[in-house]
Amino acid sequence: MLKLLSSSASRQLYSHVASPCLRISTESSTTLLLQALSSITGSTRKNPREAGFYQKAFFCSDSSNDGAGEVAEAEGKSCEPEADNADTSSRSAIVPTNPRPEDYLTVMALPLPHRPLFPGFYMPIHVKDPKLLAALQESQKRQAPYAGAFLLKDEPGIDPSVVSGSDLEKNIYEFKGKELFNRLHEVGTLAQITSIQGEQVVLIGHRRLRITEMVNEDPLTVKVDHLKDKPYNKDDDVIKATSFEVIATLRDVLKTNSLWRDHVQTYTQHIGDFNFPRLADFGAAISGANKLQCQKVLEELDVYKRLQLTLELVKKEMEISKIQESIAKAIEEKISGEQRRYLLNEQLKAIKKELGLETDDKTALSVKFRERIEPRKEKIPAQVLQVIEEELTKLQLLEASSSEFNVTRNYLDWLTALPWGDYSDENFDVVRAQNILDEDHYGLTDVKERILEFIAVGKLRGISQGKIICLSGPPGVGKTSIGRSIARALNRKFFRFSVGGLSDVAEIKGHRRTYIGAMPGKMVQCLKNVGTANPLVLIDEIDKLGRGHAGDPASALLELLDPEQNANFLDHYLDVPIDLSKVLFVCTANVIDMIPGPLLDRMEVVTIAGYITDEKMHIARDYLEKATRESCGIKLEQVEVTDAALLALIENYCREAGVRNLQKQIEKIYRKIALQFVRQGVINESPVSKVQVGEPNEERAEIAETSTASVENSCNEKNVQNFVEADIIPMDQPSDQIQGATDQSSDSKDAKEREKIECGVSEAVEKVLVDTSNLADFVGKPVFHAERIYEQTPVGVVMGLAWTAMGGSTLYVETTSMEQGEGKGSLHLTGQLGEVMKESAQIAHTVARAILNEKDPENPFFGNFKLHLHVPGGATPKDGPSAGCTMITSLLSLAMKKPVRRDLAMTGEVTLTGKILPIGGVKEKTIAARRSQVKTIIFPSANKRDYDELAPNVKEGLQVHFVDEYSQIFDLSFSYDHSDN
Ligand SMILES: Nc1ncnc2c1ncn2[C@@H]1O[C@H](COP(=O)(O)OP(=O)(O)OP(=O)(O)O)[C@@H](O)[C@H]1O
Repeated sequence: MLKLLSSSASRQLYSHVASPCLRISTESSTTLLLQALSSITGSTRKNPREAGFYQKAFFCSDSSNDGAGEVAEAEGKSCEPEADNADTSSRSAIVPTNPRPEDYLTVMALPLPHRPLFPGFYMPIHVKDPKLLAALQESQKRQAPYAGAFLLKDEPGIDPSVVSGSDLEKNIYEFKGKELFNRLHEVGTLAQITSIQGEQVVLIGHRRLRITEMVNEDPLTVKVDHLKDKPYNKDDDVIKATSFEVIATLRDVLKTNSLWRDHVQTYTQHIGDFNFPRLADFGAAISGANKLQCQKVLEELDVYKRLQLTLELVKKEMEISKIQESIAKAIEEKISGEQRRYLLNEQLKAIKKELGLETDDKTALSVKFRERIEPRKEKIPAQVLQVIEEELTKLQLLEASSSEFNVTRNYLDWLTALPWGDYSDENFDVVRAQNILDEDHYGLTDVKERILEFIAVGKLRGISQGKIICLSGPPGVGKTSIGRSIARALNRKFFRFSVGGLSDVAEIKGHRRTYIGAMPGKMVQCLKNVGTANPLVLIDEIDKLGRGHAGDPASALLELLDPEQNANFLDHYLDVPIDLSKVLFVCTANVIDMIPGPLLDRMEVVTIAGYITDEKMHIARDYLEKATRESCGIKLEQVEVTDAALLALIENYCREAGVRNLQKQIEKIYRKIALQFVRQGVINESPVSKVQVGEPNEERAEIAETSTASVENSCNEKNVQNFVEADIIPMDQPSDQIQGATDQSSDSKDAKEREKIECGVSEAVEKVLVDTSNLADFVGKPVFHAERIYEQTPVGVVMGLAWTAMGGSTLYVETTSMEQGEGKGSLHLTGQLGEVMKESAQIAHTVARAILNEKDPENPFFGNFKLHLHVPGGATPKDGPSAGCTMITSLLSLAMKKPVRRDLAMTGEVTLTGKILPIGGVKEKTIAARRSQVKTIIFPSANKRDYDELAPNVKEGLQVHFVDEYSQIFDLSFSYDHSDN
């Protein structure tokens, strides 16, 4: 067969080459078509037909009817059935040993699930039926490798679009015999079996067939007719035009669809020339049309109609291709947008750099850091300078996007931002300092004195350093604010940080640079913040320093504060020594006992005990009220808080040692007044504003007078004075003077008035008087329950004095008997007493028994009575030995059924032998006693010195007794004139 094919092919080839006329005759429409498509695919073959003939002979076989038609066409003949016959007859001169394709009139029927097979196209199919597969192999062996390929009809009632391709393939071999026969489309293709590998059978379409009848059921074998295209005139303009339109459309689609380009390439290489029918088949086969549309093209034997059908399909393809292109373009644009941006940015950077407008990141940073250190290069320690230089070099070598680069940049940022050797000029003017301290704080003489001493030493030495001042005292006594004043007095920058609850050493000493997000410690942050190397640093709440889980913060603070060590303070992050010796540290604490020993040891403690009522009055009047008034935008003339009201506020609302609560209450009063003014302003606004703007002066004065009078009337009832701003219309000025006054200042005041009216605040406002009668309207009912719960202490009750972190306070010791019986004497304790206080109560019981024995031997009270001793304020834990003398007195009072002296309070630890030992917090206790209207206080003799040091105003009006033995207390408590009590 091959031999025959070759000879036939070569014969045809040579005939073409040899005969020039024949070559001229190749200028047919077929050649034009081929050239058009070849130009689309970019084929470089000069004469594709030459190669095409070899391949045509090989692939499509010279026995093809279509092939014959092509040859006929190529030779300029009309494609008539006769031509086919002529060709057949010409070939019949060679006697074939194997049957030619047109001889196959009975073929095995292969069902195609997806698409029909077009002549000239390959199609691999999977044959799952073993019997059919065996029959195909057998026919291949018998050198008769042909079968009929027919498209399978859709199952009636089932939407083909919802059946998946694999399902279709699976079902296809379930049909057998008649059933399969009925499901096949009548028109199919004679297919050459080119290879069988496993289940895969590769078919090449040859010519159209039509089934006529079924011959065998399994494998399905059918009789077929070979179909020929209807004769057509190849010079027909309409056919030509249609085919050119098909080609033009294909060309457009091919431009965008690379898959199609491959198809055309393969087709032109392997199948050869195009003619009109082939062009139609080709277009339909490569289009994405559905199987029925393709089958329609296959069934169409009228070439013109077939071309039309194909044109429809490729046009549709064209539309799809356009949509596909736009989708692809949109997605591409989206993706490339980012890239473009990046590219443009890079270009911009490069251009800027080229023009010298901008240096790259690294250079810019280096320049920035160098500029920072340049002015103080001499002041920066050599070691630090060296580190900076090393890091700057490192920065240049690092990749800008690396994490190491960022670490180095941050490090340099900190290192160069510190105020190396920059000091604020310290002021050692003692008088000025005194003025500033007095300006900010009332009283606190000890503290101020200590600070002035410190400044004086600094003046003499030329430098103030080396001391850590610790201000201790209850909350709200001004520890923090005095720290701020000291900074102002010394002209140092102020920085405050609280170490309350601080448990991480890294907060003080910084993190090592190796950690992600590492930061320097508070001290380095402080220096960067204040910008000078000699600030005043206030370390707040040092007594509440946390107990560290990662290192001991107290030790880290020690390194920070200790004048011996802090000249070379090493922060973990900076890793270069920093000189903190010029920093003045001031610490604050509520209870100094809680400060770690080594730290306390380095501090100079200045105690602020709290304020007595008198001091609070001054603070409230001269400082708190003033500050609050300003912060609320109220003028001095607009409000009057009477002394009585202030006193009531202090005594009934704010009895704690500090003044923070007092400040809050004053703020409350002023806020309420501010609201009242604004409301009033809104009400008065319209009439007043009308009068004030643009009215003649006389009229204005008149109206102002009238408004004054009317307000006055209403105010008499409300205990609120009417007030008109003095600079506009003084209240006490006679009406005839008003004219002159207003004339003089009319111009400047007009502007002022307008401004006020614009702000919505009326000129005429009422002066608010805050008195004891209306105090509750501003601050509510007193929330403070008096410490003094007995006007006159009953039998068994004595007032003691205690010290707490909140300041001093009075406390009662109460004793009562529960049960009586021979030898039943015992003591039951309540009131959340600590161990020391419980022991103290036991001691008191013993001492009281001894004293009673001595004073009244017949009295068996302590032996026979079961006693209950209680210290009220049961919710507050109490401890300490200083209530010893109070407990004894309470027990004896009950035993003797005699109340103690009126307005007496006492404090002191007692030994078993009745000796009185000293106690702490004399000032706080004295202040607390005064708050509770105590007249007589008993202190241990050892505390006399402390008491004598107290300011006279604290001691004022108090009768104080200092005792060594309990017997003295006994006399003071019980030997009094009954008429006095
Ligand atoms: N002697 C005083 N003269 C004027 N104002 C004072 C005086 N004592 C305290 N103050 C004011 O009281 C307010 C509270 O003071 P500050 O905050 O300093 O108290 P503190 O002792 O630091 O309290 P804490 O222990 O709770 O921190 C501040 O507004 C302060 O100005």
